[in-house]
Amino acid sequence: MSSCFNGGAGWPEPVVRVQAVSDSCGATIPERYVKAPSERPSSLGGGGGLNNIPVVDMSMPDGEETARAVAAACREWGFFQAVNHGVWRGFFQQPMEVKQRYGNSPATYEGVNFYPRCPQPELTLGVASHSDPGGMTMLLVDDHVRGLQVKNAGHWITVDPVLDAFIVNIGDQIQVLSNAVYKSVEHRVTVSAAEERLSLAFFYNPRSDLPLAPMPELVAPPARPALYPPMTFDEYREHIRRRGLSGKAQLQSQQMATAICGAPPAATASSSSSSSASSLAR
Ligand SMILES: O=C(O)CCC(=O)C(=O)O
Ligand SMILES: [Fe+2]
Repeated sequence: MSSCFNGGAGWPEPVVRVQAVSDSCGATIPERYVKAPSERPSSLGGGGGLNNIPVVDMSMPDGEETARAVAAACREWGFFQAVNHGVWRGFFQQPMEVKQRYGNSPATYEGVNFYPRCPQPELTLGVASHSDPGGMTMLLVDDHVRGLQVKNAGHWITVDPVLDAFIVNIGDQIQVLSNAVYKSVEHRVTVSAAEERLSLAFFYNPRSDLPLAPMPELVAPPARPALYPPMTFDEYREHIRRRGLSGKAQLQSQQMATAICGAPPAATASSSSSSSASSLAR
């Protein structure tokens, strides 16, 4: 039975991916993929009237207005959909050596997520709740299959993908750099009995050997103390990796917080119970 699954604690994410549920699995999914009731897709649904993350038009003539919209989205949601971004046009106009440099950059990591149809989507998740550990993620998703859910004010909001948009989200390292002004927000992926889904993720990560800490201009004690100690991305990933290899990756949540800082954060801005930079809060 378990041979229909190859989902494991996939690196680089401290998440469990259920991405190889083949149709041959029959009508039920293996026990180990059945989530606790509180983690199932139906939990915490139906946010107060909100039904999508912000959409930001990157082609607005007033660059300041665009910057304000992006900043507000990063503060309030940690997520936005960028439309009219011109990324491909700009990219393909670059000289070949620039394009190659992008492609070979160690700072980018590309991941393809495939979510097959699942016979019992209400019991499991394609990707368990997590925040992205790196700097920033850009996602390209199938615009007619939903699945990505973002936590906002304690509710799971299902993202309604806009055609040709990039879904952009803040990772833990930008939360650290911004001293938690910008949020690395929990998200997860549901699966469907009717449709398979594909997404392409580009992870933009910082250099892994330089200590990252809140930017000095965003630290002003006592009102705004530095919320995170300096830590390299390598060190940060090591904490996550060690936790993952303990075979409890699916129980990441509070345990991850404990693994990183010794105790669950007493009071963080979000109601997050998952791995995130908030777990580094002093
Ligand atoms: O497939 C998606 O929409 C999101 C995947 C994701 O969260 C990730 O790869 O980190
Ligand atoms: Fe993610």
